[in-house]
Amino acid sequence: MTLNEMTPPPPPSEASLECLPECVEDALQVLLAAPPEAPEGGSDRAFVTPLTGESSRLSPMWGTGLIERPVDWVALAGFMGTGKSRVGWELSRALALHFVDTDKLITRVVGKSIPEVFEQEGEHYFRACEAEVVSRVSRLEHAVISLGGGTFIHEANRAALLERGPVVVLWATPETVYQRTKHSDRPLLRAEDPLGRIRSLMDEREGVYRQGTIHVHSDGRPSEEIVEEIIERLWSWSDAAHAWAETPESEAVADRAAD
Ligand SMILES: Nc1ncnc2c1ncn2[C@@H]1O[C@H](COP(=O)(O)OP(=O)(O)O)[C@@H](O)[C@H]1O
Ligand SMILES: O=C(O)C1=C[C@@H](OP(=O)(O)O)[C@@H](O)[C@H](O)C1
Ligand SMILES: [Mg+2]
Repeated sequence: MTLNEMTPPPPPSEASLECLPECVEDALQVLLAAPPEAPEGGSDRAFVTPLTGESSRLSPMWGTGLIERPVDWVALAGFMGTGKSRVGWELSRALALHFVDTDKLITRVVGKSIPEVFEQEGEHYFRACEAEVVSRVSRLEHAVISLGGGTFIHEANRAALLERGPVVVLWATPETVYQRTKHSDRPLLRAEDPLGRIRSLMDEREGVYRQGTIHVHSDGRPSEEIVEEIIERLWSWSDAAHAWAETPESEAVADRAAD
C-alpha cells in the first residue's frame, strides 16, 4: 500500500499546534547542545581540506578559531536529494557555524521519523511543524540551516528566510535525485514510478526554487567542491551587498522604509 492509498490522518488539533513554539524551542536547545552529528554520507573532511580559489580569502587565522566568514547565517533549499543535508553539514563545518537540519529538528519535536510524521500525523501537521521551525531558525545566530525540499515552497517560509539572509538553492537532474533517494524513504516519492513523480514534482516547484539567492549545481560533483563553490559565491554576494549598502540609492531606500 502506498502512502497515498492510506486513510488520511485527522487534521491536527488546536492543542497539538498550540505547544509547537515551546516544543521547537526545547528541541532546538537540545540539538545545539549535543555534539554535532554528521548526516547520512556527510563527513568532516571540509574541516581539514584546505579550500582553494576565492576561499583563500579566508583569514590567515584559519584553524585558530578566529575565522573570517562571508556570512554568519545561510540556508540551503532545493529539491529532495540535491544534497541539502549533507552539503549543509559540511558547509557548517567549513564555516565553523552551528548546523540545523529542519527535518532532524522536526523528528526531535514530534519524536517520530519523517515518514512516521507523514503517516500518523499527516502532511498538514508536518508543514505546521516546518513553519514553526522556520520562524525559529530564521532568528538563530551563527548557523547553516538545511531545509526540507518543500520548506521553501511555502510562501511565508520563503519570505521569512529570504528576509533573514541568503538562501542557496542546490539543483540536480531528476535522474540524479532518483539515484540518491531510491534507497531511502521519502514519503512524497513513494510511488509506482518514482522517477516520473520526481519529474512532475520538480516541474511544479522549479519556478519557486528560482527565487533563491544563489544557485549551485550538484550533479556529478563531490560535496567538497560544492561547499567550495558555495563559499566563493557567498563572498561575492556579501561583497555586492556591502557595496550596495554604501550607495546613495540604498540610503534613499532605507530612508523611505523608515518613513
Ligand atoms: N554531491 C553529492 N555526491 C554524491 N552523493 C551525494 C551528494 N550530495 C548528497 N549525496 C548523497 O545523496 C543522498 C541524499 O542527500 P541529502 O543530503 O540527504 O539530500 P537532501 O537533504 O537534499 O534530500 C545522501 O545519501 C547523500 O550522502
Ligand atoms: O520535498 C518535500 O516536500 C520533502 C522533503 C524532505 O526533505 P529532503 O529534501 O531533505 O529529502 C522532507 O522534508 C519531507 O519528506 C518532504
Ligand atoms: Mg535533507
